Amino acid sequence: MIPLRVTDLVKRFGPPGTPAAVDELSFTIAPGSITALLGGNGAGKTTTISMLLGLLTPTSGQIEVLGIDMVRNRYAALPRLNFSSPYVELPFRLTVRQNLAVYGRLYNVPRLKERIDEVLEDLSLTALRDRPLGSLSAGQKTRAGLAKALINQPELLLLDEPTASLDPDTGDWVRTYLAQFQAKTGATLLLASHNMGEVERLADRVLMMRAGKLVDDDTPAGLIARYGRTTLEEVFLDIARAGRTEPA
Ligand SMILES: Nc1ncnc2c1ncn2[C@@H]1O[C@H](COP(=O)(O)OP(=O)(O)OP(=O)(O)O)[C@@H](O)[C@H]1O
Repeated sequence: MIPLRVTDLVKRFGPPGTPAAVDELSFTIAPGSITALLGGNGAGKTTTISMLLGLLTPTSGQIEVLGIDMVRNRYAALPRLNFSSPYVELPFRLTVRQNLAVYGRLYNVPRLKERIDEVLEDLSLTALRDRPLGSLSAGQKTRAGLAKALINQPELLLLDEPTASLDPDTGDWVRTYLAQFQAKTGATLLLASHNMGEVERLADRVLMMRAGKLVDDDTPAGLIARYGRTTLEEVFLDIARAGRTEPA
């Protein structure tokens, strides 16, 4: 089953005629792949992910998640996906364990107590389980956010900037964890990132966006070879600058 298929997706925040934040976007993601959604500030990554999660209604176009029409029937798809973003705060007065219990109930997770213990252990959070979320460091909060994202064992995991604001060591821990999680479960991952090293290491495919449109689509190595560069960062700059008129 195709985990994600996007067809002619458009999101326009202003009236008809204003530029679209996401403009005729189409792509399909293979099962068990790790795909990176890249683009400069304002390219449309977060708007795209918000539509994939059913948080924003598309102006037009189709989104199929695990074979389910996300626009018409998102409640059938939501239990099988999850997401994490450093920009979405979890309730900060609740402890780590209480947070996982709330989200676990929302997702109707079976054997919830055991599942919570499992993700706490997996993400090295057991010692922090009774601490209010608001008292955790940025790195610990990121791990708690990932625990929330994994509570329902999602088949499709969407990640917005999974290592933003983390020190290199914690960032590396999260990347290693995500790669192992994918290998162990066979889940499909889509991540938006500004960290090109992270994308080179984790992703087997890159979707490059600019001004709401898909402007390139290849493996990291394929992009580097095609642009005659040595790193993905250089390719990113080539693509971003090709369309630049002013900073977004
Ligand atoms: N709620 C909104 N109302 C109006 N315009 C919006 C809204 N959300 C996003 N936009 C606009 O849509 C465009 C795409 O924004 P989006 O946040 O999707 O980009 P992004 O690629 O995630 O950028 P960044 O890397 O800076 O997070 C931008 O021009 C932004 O100003």
